Amino acid sequence: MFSATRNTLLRSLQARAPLRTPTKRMFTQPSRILRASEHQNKPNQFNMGQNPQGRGKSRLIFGFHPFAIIASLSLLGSGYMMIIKPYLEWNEKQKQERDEKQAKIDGAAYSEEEIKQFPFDKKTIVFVLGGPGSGKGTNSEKLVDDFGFVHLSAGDLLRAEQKRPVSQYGDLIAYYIKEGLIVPHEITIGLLRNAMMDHPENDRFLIDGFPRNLVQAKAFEDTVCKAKKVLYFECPESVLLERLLNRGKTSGRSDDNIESIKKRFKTYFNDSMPVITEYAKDGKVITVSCKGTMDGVYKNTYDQVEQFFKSIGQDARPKRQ
Ligand SMILES: Nc1ncnc2c1ncn2[C@@H]1O[C@H](COP(=O)(O)OP(=O)(O)O)[C@@H](O)[C@H]1O
Ligand SMILES: O=c1ccn([C@@H]2O[C@H](COP(=O)(O)OP(=O)(O)O)[C@@H](O)[C@H]2O)c(=O)[nH]1
Repeated sequence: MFSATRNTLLRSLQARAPLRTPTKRMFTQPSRILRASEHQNKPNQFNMGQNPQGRGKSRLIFGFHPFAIIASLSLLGSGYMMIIKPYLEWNEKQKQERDEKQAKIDGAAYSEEEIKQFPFDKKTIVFVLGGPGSGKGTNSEKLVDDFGFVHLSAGDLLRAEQKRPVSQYGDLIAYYIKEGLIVPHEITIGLLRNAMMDHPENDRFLIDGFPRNLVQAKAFEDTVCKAKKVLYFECPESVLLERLLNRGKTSGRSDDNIESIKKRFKTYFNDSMPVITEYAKDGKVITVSCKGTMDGVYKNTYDQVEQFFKSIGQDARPKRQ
């Protein structure tokens, strides 16, 4: 739909373009331009300052006469009110419309009605938690292929939003990520909800790296739905540090450096661990050790997830959706 609109726009712009380019006539009629400049040398109400015959008068008006100053100021004021202010308002409105259109193009906006109608409760949501660098992303990607999940990484969604040129949250997200802090949950939950709604045909979602504190966990339950399970990658700090520094050599991420990593660890131990403890009380946590080869860790992950689907009476490996 958008490409059809864009083509129509392009066609109409191309049809108008010749009007804007200078015509041959403009370049071949110097006599007209000459006459206009001759005219400028004659004294008139606009060029008194440049004309020797008008100099004395000009000093009187613009140098000393208080009424002239008041009149000029009120002219300027009314000029602002009548021309510049409406122009600025119009320009701002155009910008807002462009932003809204861009948000829709990016699939970032659903109406309240569409959100209300979406069957979040019918979806199987598994949160994937664990320290930074514990293997959440690596194993989630593999689970997508084997179990037909949609993988939604909260960190990736935030980084994508940060880069979106018209996003109002770009600078804020960049700051929170670099400082290892947790971005206000309204933003992250909005992105996750939109991303789920972008896949209405899919029933299984892995939400990776979220929730990172108890407030986020409750807000998601209240405004979206409850997760069925939590897949937790248990990993000692020394292993996390080694893997993150290694990933930092190629990831290009603003937070895979020692200063940010220390801050992320602090946030993880203070704010994120209590979420895992809380879900464990409800018997929702599947724990997988991050130690071992990639294949070894995934084998354990696979077995546990298969077991979970069997326990809720679902076909573990549905045909690819
Ligand atoms: N079992 C493993 N052994 C060694 N390196 C691993 C293992 N699992 C993941 N990694 C590597 O560790 C780094 C962090 O993994 P990643 O999946 O990005 O973690 P997270 O998503 O939890 O931050 C990546 O460079 C990844 O290739
Ligand atoms: O729900 C979330 C998920 C991520 N982040 C931010 O994104 C960063 C990177 O998260 P990601 O899950 O991509 O990476 P990890 O730290 O697990 O390697 C975190 O440190 C937070 O600053 C956040 O604020 N809220």
